[in-house]
Amino acid sequence: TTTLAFIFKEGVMVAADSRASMGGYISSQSVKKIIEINPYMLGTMAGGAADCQFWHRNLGVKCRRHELANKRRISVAGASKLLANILYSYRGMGLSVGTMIAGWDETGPGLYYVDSEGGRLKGTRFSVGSGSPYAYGVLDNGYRYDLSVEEAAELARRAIYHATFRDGASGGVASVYYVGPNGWKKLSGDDVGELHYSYYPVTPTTVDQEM
Ligand SMILES: C#CCCCC(=O)N[C@@H](Cc1ccccc1)C(=O)N[C@@H](CC(C)C)B(O)O
Repeated sequence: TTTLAFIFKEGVMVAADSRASMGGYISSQSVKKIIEINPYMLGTMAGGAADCQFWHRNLGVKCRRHELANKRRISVAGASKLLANILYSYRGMGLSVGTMIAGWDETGPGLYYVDSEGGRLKGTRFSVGSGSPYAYGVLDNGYRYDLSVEEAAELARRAIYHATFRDGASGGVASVYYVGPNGWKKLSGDDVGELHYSYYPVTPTTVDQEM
């Protein structure tokens, strides 16, 4: 898996691939790794497929209960704390979850990294999953706080693409979501095979040089 998210002038950009694997076997090319917790908050999934799906659904229920009890949406900090605490309570029992909680609340754009070892970090730029070293290479090189939404989406897309090119556990479709003051919006979902040819158009000379 390769997932990433970063805060910039216009809000938060979130992106992920869609591959599930079991050793060298590719068990799925169509996993939704970006979870829509509520219209203003997204969660990303990396690690154990079942663990991520189960605990993100559990988080969604907890967030909805919070809204009903408090008549207001839960903050990004609050949602990430709920997830971190429940994962910590299962520490040492073999869960494998590496996730980011991204959203827009009263404090503006928010981004947290949370994992099943009990880690919880507030930050402005993360990449999580087996392809994250490759994604960081592209992301850290292209990141600027004052990117436009289009430039930020393209940076996120490229970072996922290059990670799927080099990481065998990443692939399928590169999905990109933007979270702004009015909530999240899915910007794109491109098969990385097609993205490849948009970055490396085939020309007569390419044919000779293509590996
Ligand atoms: C048994 C088994 C594994 C079932 C599928 C399964 O969870 N694959 C995992 C990799 C993994 C993890 C832990 C034990 C083995 C295999 C996987 O593809 N994770 C991706 C994200 C999830 C949300 C799809 B990514 O992190 O690569």
